[in-house]
Amino acid sequence: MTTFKLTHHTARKRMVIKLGGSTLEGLNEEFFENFKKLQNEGVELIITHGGGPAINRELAASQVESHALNGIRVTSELAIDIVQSTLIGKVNPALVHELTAAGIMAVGLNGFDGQLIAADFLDKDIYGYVGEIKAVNTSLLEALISSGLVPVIACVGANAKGQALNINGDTVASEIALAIGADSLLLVTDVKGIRINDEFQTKVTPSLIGKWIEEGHIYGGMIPKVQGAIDCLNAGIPSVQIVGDTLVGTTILSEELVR
Ligand SMILES: Nc1ncnc2c1ncn2[C@@H]1O[C@H](COP(=O)(O)OP(=O)(O)O)[C@@H](O)[C@H]1O
Ligand SMILES: CC(=O)N[C@@H](CCC(=O)OP(=O)(O)O)C(=O)O
Repeated sequence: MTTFKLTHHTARKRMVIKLGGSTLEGLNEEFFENFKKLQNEGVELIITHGGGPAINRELAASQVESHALNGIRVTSELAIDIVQSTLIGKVNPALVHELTAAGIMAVGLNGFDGQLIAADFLDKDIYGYVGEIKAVNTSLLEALISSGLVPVIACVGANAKGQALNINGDTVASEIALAIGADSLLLVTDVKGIRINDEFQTKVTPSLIGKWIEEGHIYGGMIPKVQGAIDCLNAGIPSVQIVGDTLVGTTILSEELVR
């Protein structure tokens, strides 16, 4: 297995990093200092995050049921209020605090701020209050980045009527990477990349991923990650990785780049 080196990314200019809810609560100071190093090396950072476990806890505390379908939370009218308040009110400020403590000028945002993530219902009958992204306000992100600020984005979208919509964090990360023209997308989660038959994969292609989903080797929360990763790869983003908190993991490459 090859190890992911931070220096590998220093030539890259603009990087979208998604911190999964699964790993967020266990990240230490050293992890966040990596971001400061990257910024010092001239990398423009955009951070997005999820918060699945925190949402699960809050839903359970309020005895609100929810379940997942292909890694997407089916979100009822009661659940969306809890998703919104947890991601925007709790998870996002806690992450902004950690980044600030590491010397990063982090600015917390969600889809409502400056119409950052304009969304509409994905399919209300199937998923309830889950959003599909219609537009990303990239000029807001550009303005922040050019001032040396790091946007930290909670995965809540807003529709034209001001209804909050729940959007999977991996989907938000990949759509923002596409909209902003990122040079790399890094999805940080609680596993060291894609594992097949107990073996972590270093390099994989979209066709292998398709086969593994069909065979059930890739399931649940890994599905929106690989889908977002493939969308970014297909759109020409040169570096797309799914990694653990040591930043070691799986690189997703186009077919011709893998022997
Ligand atoms: N092939 C696979 N390799 C690794 N993890 C997988 C795979 N298929 C499904 N998973 C699951 O995906 C999880 C990561 O997704 P998720 O829990 O949604 O994390 P996050 O909160 O970081 O988005 C892993 O912990 C694992 O349970
Ligand atoms: C629609 C949908 O699935 N939304 C996710 C948003 C949070 C998220 O993506 O958190 P992770 O990073 O832990 O996966 C949810 O409700 O769990």
